[in-house]
Amino acid sequence: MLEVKGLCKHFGGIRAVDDCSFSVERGSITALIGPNGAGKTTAFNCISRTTRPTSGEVWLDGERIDQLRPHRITRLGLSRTFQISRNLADMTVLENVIAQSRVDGWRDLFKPAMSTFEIDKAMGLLDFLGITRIAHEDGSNLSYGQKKLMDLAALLMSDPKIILLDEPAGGVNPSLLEEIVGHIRRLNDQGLTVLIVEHNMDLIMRLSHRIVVMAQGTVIADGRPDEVRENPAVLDAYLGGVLEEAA
Ligand SMILES: Nc1ncnc2c1ncn2[C@@H]1O[C@H](COP(=O)(O)OP(=O)(O)OP(=O)(O)O)[C@@H](O)[C@H]1O
Repeated sequence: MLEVKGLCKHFGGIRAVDDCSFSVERGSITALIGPNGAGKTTAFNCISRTTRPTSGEVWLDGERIDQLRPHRITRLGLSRTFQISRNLADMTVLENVIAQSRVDGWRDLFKPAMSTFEIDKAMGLLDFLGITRIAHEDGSNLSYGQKKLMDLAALLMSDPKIILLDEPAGGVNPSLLEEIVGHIRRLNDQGLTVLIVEHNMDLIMRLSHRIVVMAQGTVIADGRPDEVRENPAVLDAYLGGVLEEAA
C-alpha cells in the first residue's frame, strides 16, 4: 500500500534519512522503530510531506506522492499525528477536531464555521474514542493523554486509508496506554492500515504485525516481531537493553 524507496533527507552534513526503503502492507500494523536519532520522525515527515525529501520516492496505492502538498496526500488517504499535540488555542475539543481536519488549504478560509455534517462526524469519532464528555472543554485544559485522543479523532475525520502515528504512547499513563492500544486494534480490525513510531517496545511487540528497524537513517532489519527481536544487527543497534526487557 505504502512504498518508500531510497528516501534521503539531509540537513547540511547530517544524513537524517539515508537511502531508506521499506513498504507497509494494506491492513497491517507496521512499526517503525530504532534508537534515538535513527531518522524515524524525519522519515514520517518526508512521507507525509511536512518535510521535503532530499531524494527518493514515496508511493501510495501506486501513486507517487513525494512531490505532492500535504493536504493532497491527506486527500489521497494518508494522515498522520505529531509527537506534540497541535491543539489550537481558545477552541473546544470539538472545534479543534474539525479545524485540524480541514485539508483544503486556503479554500478552507471560505468555509462556514462548522457544518452539521462535520459536527455529527466529529461527535461520532469522539464517541468511538470514549471522549464525548470533553467535546465542549477548552482544548488547552486537557491532560496530555486526552490531547492524544483528540488528535486521533482529528486524524480520523479525513477517512484515511492509512494513518501514521508518531509516539502515540509517549508520556501517557498505563491505563490510557491500554485504551490507545485498544483503539488502534479496533481501527485496524475495521481495515485501517497503521504505521507507528513508538519507543515503548512492549506495546510494539504486542501490537505490530511487522517491524521495520532504522538506525543511522537507514533500514537495518524488517520482519515479524519475533524475528526482529532475535536479529543481531537490531540488538547491536539497541545495545540489547530495551528489546530484552520487552521479551
Ligand atoms: N531540522 C533538523 N535540522 C538538523 N538536524 C535534524 C533536523 N531534524 C532532525 N535532525 C537530525 O536528524 C537525525 C534524525 O532525527 P529524527 O528526529 O528523525 O530521529 P528519530 O529516530 O525520530 O529520533 P527520536 O526517537 O529521538 O525521536 C538526528 O541526528 C537529528 O538531530
